[in-house]
Formats: sequence, structure tokens, C-alpha cells
Amino acid sequence: MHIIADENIPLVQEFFSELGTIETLPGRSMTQKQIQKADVLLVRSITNISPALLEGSKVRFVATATIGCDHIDQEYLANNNIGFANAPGCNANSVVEYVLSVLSLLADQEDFILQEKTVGIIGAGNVGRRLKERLQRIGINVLVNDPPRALSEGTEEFTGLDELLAQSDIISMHTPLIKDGDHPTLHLLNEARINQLKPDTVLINSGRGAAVDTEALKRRLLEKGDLVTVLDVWESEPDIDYELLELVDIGTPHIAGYSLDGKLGGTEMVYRAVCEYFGLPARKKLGQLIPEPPLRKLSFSNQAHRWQATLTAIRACYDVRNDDMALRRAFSKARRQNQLLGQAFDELRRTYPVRREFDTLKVQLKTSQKKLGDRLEKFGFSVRLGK
Ligand SMILES: NC(=O)C1=CN([C@@H]2O[C@H](COP(=O)(O)OP(=O)(O)OC[C@H]3O[C@@H](n4cnc5c(N)ncnc54)[C@H](O)[C@@H]3O)[C@@H](O)[C@H]2O)C=CC1
Ligand SMILES: O=C(O)C(=O)[C@H](O)COP(=O)(O)O
Repeated sequence: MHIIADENIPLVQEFFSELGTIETLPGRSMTQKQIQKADVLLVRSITNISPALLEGSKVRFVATATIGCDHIDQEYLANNNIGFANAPGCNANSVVEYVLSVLSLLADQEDFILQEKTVGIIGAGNVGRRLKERLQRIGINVLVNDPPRALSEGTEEFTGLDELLAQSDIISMHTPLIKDGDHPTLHLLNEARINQLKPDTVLINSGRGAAVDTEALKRRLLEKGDLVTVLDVWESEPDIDYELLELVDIGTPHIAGYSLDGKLGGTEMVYRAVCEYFGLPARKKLGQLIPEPPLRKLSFSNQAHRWQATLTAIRACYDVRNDDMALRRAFSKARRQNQLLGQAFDELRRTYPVRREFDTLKVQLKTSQKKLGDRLEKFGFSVRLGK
């Protein structure tokens, strides 16, 4: 079996070498010619799986090591008897922790108490659902908008979009990109809805860039400048709107899901899918291959302030300011050197540093620090109480 894989799928050799020969290629520029001889194609979100790419190839199975599938022509795959799998939920926890890093940073910078805010979640699948649970555990009031789920499960747990926009202090978007059908998300936040947002609303988008109308958002930010905006995803990636980056408060290069745990989870899920499709035993397990986290333990003194200790633990695992700074630096360097911004965006993603999820960090506390321990557990850390 010949397997062609995006070079940005970690541990692809370790997982797949038993199954056949492996060739890795840059995902953004995969061509029809390059993939002619592949039986299996393993991609991430930057490769468009289209008739133009697959026509004439012998590909029998396509898998994307991502949650999102908007880059895949699934109808074409089904019509041509080509198997398909994605990696649902693989990096959902990573996105939740991205949002927690953002919220804790803003609460610290703008001096507000998270438990006094209402967070509106738009799109409550693997990511939105987990975010809701984590925020509620922390004691934050949450509203959820998800019309497809409201239709099938009843409206009780859900809030209409206009009501959510009116009532939320913080809005976090987690919808897939859907261009047609009954519940499209393309420009779900259009000019009218963006103008509906209350002054000082925090708007976070870590779903797909095109769920927000870039031009309309820019107009609101330029004319009123009264939103706090956090974008991880952008329209027309990797060639994102530089002017918009300059207007947002936090801007990152589509890395919310880039914890090592999330990325490797994606690799493992597509490995299992390939094995299942071809009737092969799946011998490799993520637990055998995932490295130890660089930071394994943390402890706090008895005097530690609860909120400061929580911030320290979050930042020890993931500090969103580093990704924001890296994007701004890479773009200003690329502009100075007349290089393409899209290349700088992709390069940051390709060379992303190791980031581990909160539960890989063991927080060792004294029995007398139980309240701090409870708080940290609610944020997702592993806590050990002892003498
Ligand atoms: N920034 C990043 O690194 C990452 C981004 N993502 C993006 O986040 C998206 C969501 O991920 P999951 O929660 O795992 O997907 P999912 O498929 O589990 O859930 C999506 C949810 O959105 C809801 N939805 C669909 N149309 C809607 C509409 N018009 N309004 C409100 N809700 C709607 C669906 O009913 C579903 O519950 C992915 O499709 C992907 O595009 C995912 C992982 C990482
Ligand atoms: O899983 C998804 O969906 C995502 O958005 C991924 O985090 C995107 O990562 P790449 O596939 O672009 O590396």
C-alpha cells in the first residue's frame, strides 16, 4: 500500500510504516501528478480534496487528521467509492484550552471576574459542548446556540442567535463552515449581526474564518472600535487580511487545535480508520508513542493567591500571547522583506512548538490547599493533594 501524507501530520511514520510505504508532501501544494500512485491519502485542512486532485488517481481511501471537513468533497468520494474518515473531536480539548487561555488573559488585563460574565457559545458539537461543560464547572453562565441540535433535541437547552448576541458579554464561535442547506454558517455573523453586538462584547472565533464577515467586522472595528476581538481563524487563509490583524486584540495563525495531544489524537484516529477500512489490525497506540510533557509538575506555596495560581498554571501550559506575538512579528518581518504573508502564516503552523494540554500537568498541593485544588481541577488540571 502506498500512503501519501501531509508533512504536518505528526508521527505518521511511527503509526503507518507497518502498513506500507509512506511519502510526505507539503499539504498546501499537493498536485494530481504527485498523488497518482497513492492508495491512501492522509491530509489536514489545507489540502482541498476535489475531483481536480483525485481524477485519474488510484486513491482508495482519504482521511483528514482534523475535525473540520469543509476542504473535502465528500459527495465525490462517495460517488467514486473512495473511503473517507475524519478525526471528530481529536483536538476539541485543545480548542477549549485556547479559549480558556484567552478568557483568563482578558479577565486579568481588563480586570473582570469571569464568573460575572455570560458566555454565548455558537455551535455546540465536540468543541462547543466541552467548552460549555468546562465553563459551567468554573461557575460561568453559558448560553448555547445550535439550531441543528435544537431541531433534533428540542429548544429547551438552546438560545436563539439574536437573543444570544444580545445577552452575551463574550461570544465564542465553534461552527463548521457550511455554505448551503437549512443552517448555513458562511457569514453567520454578517453586518447586521455584527452591528447588533453590545459595546465591549468579546468576540472569539476559533471555528472557521468565513463564519464571520471580515469586511463587516473591519467596518465595526474601524468605525466604533468598541469590541474586543480574538481571531484564530480567518477568511482566505493563509492570505489573511493584514488590516484586520492590526485591528484585533488577539490574532493567532489557526492553532487553537494545535496541542500535541490534539494533533497526535488526529493521527491515531485516522490510523485506526485506515486499518479498519482495509481490515488490518491496529497495533499502534497513542499511549506508546506520545512523549512526556516538557513540564510535568507544578506546586504552589500556602500563600499562593487562588486566581494568580490558576493563571500561572494556565500560562505554564499555554499562553495565547506567545502565538499572537509570533504572528505579528512574522508578518511585520515578511512585509519588511517583501515576502508573502501567506507563507509566513503557514510557516508558523508548520513549525509550531510543543504545547501540551492542561491535564498533562500534575499540580501537587498540600491538603490545606483543597480550595485551590478544586479550582484547578475545574479548569482541567490534574491535582494531587498530600502533606
Ligand atoms: N481553530 C482550530 O484549530 C480548530 C477549528 N475547528 C473548527 O471547529 C468546528 C467545530 O468543531 P466540532 O465542535 O468538533 O464540530 P462538530 O461537528 O462536532 O460540531 C459542530 C456543531 O455546530 C453546529 N452547527 C451547525 N450549523 C450551525 C449553525 N448554523 N449555527 C449554530 N450551530 C451550528 C452543529 O449542529 C454541531 O453541533 C470544526 O468544524 C472546525 O471547522 C476544529 C478544531 C480545531
Ligand atoms: O481540526 C480542525 O478542523 C482544524 O481546524 C485543525 O486544527 C486545522 O489544522 P490543519 O489541518 O490546518 O493543520
